[in-house]
Amino acid sequence: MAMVCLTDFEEYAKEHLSKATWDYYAAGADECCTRDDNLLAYKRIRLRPRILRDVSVSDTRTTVQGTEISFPVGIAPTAFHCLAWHEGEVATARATEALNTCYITSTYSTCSVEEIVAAAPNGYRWFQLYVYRDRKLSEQIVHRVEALGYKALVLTVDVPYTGKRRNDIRNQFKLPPHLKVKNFDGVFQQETAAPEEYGIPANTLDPSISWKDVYWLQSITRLPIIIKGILTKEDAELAVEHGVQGIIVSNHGGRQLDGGPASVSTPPIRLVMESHCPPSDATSQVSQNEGRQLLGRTTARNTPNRLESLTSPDCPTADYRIDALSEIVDTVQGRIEIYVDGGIRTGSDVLKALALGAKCVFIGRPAVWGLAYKGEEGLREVLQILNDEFRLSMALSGCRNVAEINRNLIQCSKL
Ligand SMILES: Cc1cc2nc3c(=O)[nH]c(=O)nc-3n(C[C@H](O)[C@H](O)[C@H](O)COP(=O)(O)O)c2cc1C
Ligand SMILES: CCCCCCC(=O)C(=O)O
Repeated sequence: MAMVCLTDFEEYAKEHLSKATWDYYAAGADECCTRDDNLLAYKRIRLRPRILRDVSVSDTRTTVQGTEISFPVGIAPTAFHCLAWHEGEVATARATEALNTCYITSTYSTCSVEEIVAAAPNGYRWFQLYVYRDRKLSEQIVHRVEALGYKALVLTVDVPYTGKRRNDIRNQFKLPPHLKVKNFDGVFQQETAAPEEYGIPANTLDPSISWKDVYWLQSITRLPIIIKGILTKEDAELAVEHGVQGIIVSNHGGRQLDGGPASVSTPPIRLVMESHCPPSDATSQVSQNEGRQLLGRTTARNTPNRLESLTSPDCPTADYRIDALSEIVDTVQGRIEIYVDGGIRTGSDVLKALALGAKCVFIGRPAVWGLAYKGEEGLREVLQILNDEFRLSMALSGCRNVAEINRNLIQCSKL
């Protein structure tokens, strides 16, 4: 079967994984509004391609935290890769090493960090960390990954409690007995009397974590700290003030707070009829007006209609590009690097995220679909397809390298 796009891998995974595993990977919280909006959000964005710019050579390389990677797509931390493929995270590590990109290993990996590093010694990796009630446990794993050559810590902050994922509850999903959270082998497993989530004692994560834990983390490590799960400018500003080195704008693939924003999205807009214009004219009036505003050329034109943003009053209604990512990029103003995950499925999604100001994007579910297809080889294919699509989208929009990607490429369209 020829795999042409990431959706082909999704279909394969759905067909071949057990229902409980598929449901776990696919899950969103509650009614999955945010999960689904992550994808729709990219589809709403339209690009403004430039032409006649000699795109015979295009360079997809970029840097993250000062290290060069071959293209701006890394692997977001996802748990339990052995459910998708028997070699689990070892296969993930080999594929990302081969494609020279960044792999964020989940705390809940089913191979140990030592196995992962041994399998792909030259790979570029960050480690995703949850803060445990028992800080010693967190401290030990931080020192382990530091010694193993992990290059950054990704502190996930959107899971004080696990989101309510309905199918996981219906399926009573838990890690099968032959698989373990290998990094904590014998630690989590000892506490079997505690109530469990996914076969892991549910009370291990600390819901009381706060900004002071960022200082605590800084006191035990010299690695750069990247906060994953920020969605507002207020928290982005706090992150900068607390001296972290990066932010991943993320809603955890829509698995936590349902109803939170898509990580990249256009705010809902409504048409406000201000005077005599007949309703049949409304749509075209709106799109003309919208186009003008996006191009930054809005003047006091005597238009009978206007668009009203339904976002909070401090989000300027005149700029329809405001979304979680842009809000944060605008606030941070280049002081630290901003990354994004959630809903990236094509190379043009990558281009859109970069145009909105992300330095790099990360993919979650598509990575496990690739593993489910053919392990290391399957994930290499997923990454290669995204790389090829991104290169093509760059060329078709007139960008020869990532430095040429900017907000002028973005136009918004209504649903
Ligand atoms: C099956 C699954 C497991 C995940 N496990 C983790 C995890 O262990 N740690 C974490 O920080 N995020 C975890 N996430 C969230 C991802 O890092 C990422 O935010 C999300 O998957 C991005 O959306 P996408 O799947 O649409 O690409 C998980 C997501 C999925 C789908
Ligand atoms: C007990 C918490 C398990 C979390 C598993 C990994 C994760 O973040 C997910 O979204 O799933």
